[in-house]
Amino acid sequence: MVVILPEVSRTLNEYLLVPNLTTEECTPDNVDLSTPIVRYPVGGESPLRIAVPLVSAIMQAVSSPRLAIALAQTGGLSFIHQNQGIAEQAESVSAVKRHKAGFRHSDINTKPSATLGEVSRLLRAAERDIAVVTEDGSAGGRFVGLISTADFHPHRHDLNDTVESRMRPAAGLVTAPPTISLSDANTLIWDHRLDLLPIVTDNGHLASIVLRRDYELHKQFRNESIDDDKRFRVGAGVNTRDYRDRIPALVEAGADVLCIDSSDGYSVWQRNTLQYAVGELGGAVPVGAGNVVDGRGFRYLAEAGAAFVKVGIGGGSICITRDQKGIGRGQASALIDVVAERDRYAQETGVYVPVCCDGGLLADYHMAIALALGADFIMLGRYFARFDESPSNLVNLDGQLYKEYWGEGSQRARNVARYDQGETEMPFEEGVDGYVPYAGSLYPNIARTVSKLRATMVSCGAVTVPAFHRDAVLVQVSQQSYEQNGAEVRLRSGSGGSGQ
Ligand SMILES: NC(=O)C1=CN([C@@H]2O[C@H](COP(=O)(O)OP(=O)(O)OC[C@H]3O[C@@H](n4cnc5c(N)ncnc54)[C@H](O)[C@@H]3O)[C@@H](O)[C@H]2O)C=CC1
Ligand SMILES: O=c1[nH]c(=O)c2[nH+]cn([C@@H]3O[C@H](COP(=O)(O)O)[C@@H](O)[C@H]3O)c2[nH]1
Ligand SMILES: [K+]
Repeated sequence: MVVILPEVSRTLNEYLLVPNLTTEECTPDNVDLSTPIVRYPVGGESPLRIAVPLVSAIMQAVSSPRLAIALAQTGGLSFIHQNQGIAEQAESVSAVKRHKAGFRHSDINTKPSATLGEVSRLLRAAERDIAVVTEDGSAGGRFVGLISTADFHPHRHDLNDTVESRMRPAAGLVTAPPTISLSDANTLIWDHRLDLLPIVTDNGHLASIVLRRDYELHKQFRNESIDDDKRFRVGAGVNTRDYRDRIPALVEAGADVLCIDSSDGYSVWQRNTLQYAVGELGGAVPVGAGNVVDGRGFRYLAEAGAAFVKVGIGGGSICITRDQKGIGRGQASALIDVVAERDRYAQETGVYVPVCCDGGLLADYHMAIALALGADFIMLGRYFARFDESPSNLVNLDGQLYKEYWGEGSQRARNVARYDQGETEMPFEEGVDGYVPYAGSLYPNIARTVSKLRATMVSCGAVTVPAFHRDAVLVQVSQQSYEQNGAEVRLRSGSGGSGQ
C-alpha cells in the first residue's frame, strides 16, 4: 500500500534557533567546530576529523586542486569531482597531496618579449605587485627574472617596451632549490627582504614560489586539515560503475576519503560499491555514500559499511531533480529523520556514522541550522563556486562579475563525463548551467562564515558541535514554503531550468 508520510516536507529556511543561556566560558574563541568525517566506535575518536565542518561539493565547477588546497588550509576538506577520467582525477588528488604548504603554483607569469603594458594589465587584474618571468611565460618555464610594479611606471616608461628591458634578471636574484624547507625559505625572504622567492629546479625551471604575504597568512592557519606526513587532506568522488578501477587509482594517489556521488544512494549499486571497498579492498580508504533523505536509506548504507552518509535530494541551488523526477525531501525534514536513525544505529551497534548535509544552503545561518539539527558536516557547491579558487571562469555580465556554476546533472557536465564512454545523448537534464555572483577569495569568506557559526553557537550556549546537537532549541517559522528563491543563479540561456 502506498505510504504517505504524515508530515510536511520542510527546508532549513523554515527554522530559527532559540538562544540558550550563554555562560562565561561560552565565547567565540572557545568554540570548537571540529567534527568527525568517518565512522568510529562510540566513545572513541574518528580517524578523520576536520577543524571546520565544511566540505566542497563533488562538482566540476567547485572542487579543483586549487580550491582543495585553500579549503584544507582553512580547516575544511574538498572532494575532487569524478566527472572526469580516472587518471585525470587521480592526478588532481595527487597534486593536492604533493603540494607543500607555503609553496604555491606560480599563477602570475609573463615572458621577456611581453610588453610592459601587458604585464601592467596582468598585475592589475590579479591585484598583485609582482610577476614571474619565464622563457615561455608558463608556470614551469625556464626562470629568467622578476618584474614588479616598482620596476616601471606608465608615465616614465613606454608601455610598448618589453618586459626584458625592465625586469630584474635571474642572475642577480635570490632563488632556492625545491628541496628547501618552508622555514628556510621564510628565513631567506626575511634576510633578503624579498616579496617573492622563486623555487628553481636544477635545470633552471620554475618549480613554485613562496610569497612573503603567505607567511602572515600561514600564521592564521592553525586549523589546517593535514595528514600524519603534514600533507593536505583531500577527498574524491567515485561512482557506482567504474569503482573497481577508480577506487584503487585514488587510493594510490593518496586520497584520504572517498564518497559515492549520486542523487540517489538508496540502491544496490551503492551497496555493491561499498562491499568492494570494505570487503575486497579491506577498507584501504573510507568511502561515504548517498544521497538519502530518510532513515531507511541511512540504515541501508550504514549497514553496507558507509564511512558517512550524505543527505539531500533536490535541494541544491542548481538542482531541478524535484521538477524533473519528482523525488526529494525538504532538507530539514530529511536531516531530522536521518539524524534520529544515526543515533539509533549508534546506540544499537556502538558505531557512529557521521551525517553530511548536502546542498541548498542559501545563507551562512542555514549551516548553523543544519548543525543544530544534527548534521556532523556540511557540503556546499554554490558557496565555493563563487570564489577565486574555484576552477570555473570569471565572467562580466552587464558590469557585474559572476563565476560560472553548473550542476553535475546538466548537459554541460554530462558532455564531459560521457565523452569517454561515447555517450552524448541524455534524455533529460537534472541540473542547470548558470552563473553565481563572484565573491572574491575563499580565505576572508570562510573566516566570516566561521565567525558567524561561532557567534550562533555562543548564543545557543554550545562550545562544541556535539553539545550543539544535544542542546539546540529550534522553532519553525510561519508558513514559508520550500521555494528557494534566494539562490542567485542567473540561468545561461538555453539551460533547462524550471525553477532552481
Ligand atoms: N543531490 C542531488 O539532489 C542531485 C545530485 N545530482 C548529481 O548529478 C550527478 C549524477 O547523479 P545521478 O544521475 O544520480 O547518477 P548515478 O550514476 O548515481 O545514477 C544514474 C542512474 O544509473 C543507475 N545506476 C547506477 N549505477 C549503476 C550500475 N552499476 N549499473 C546499472 N545502473 C546503475 C541509477 O540507478 C540511476 O538510475 C551526480 O554528480 C549527482 O551528485 C543530480 C541530481 C540531484
Ligand atoms: O539536482 C541536481 N542537479 C545537478 O545537476 C546537481 N549537481 C550537483 N547537485 C547537488 O547539489 C549540491 C550542491 O548544492 P548547492 O549549490 O546548493 O550547495 C551538490 O553537492 C549535489 O548534491 C545537483 N543536484
Ligand atoms: K533508490
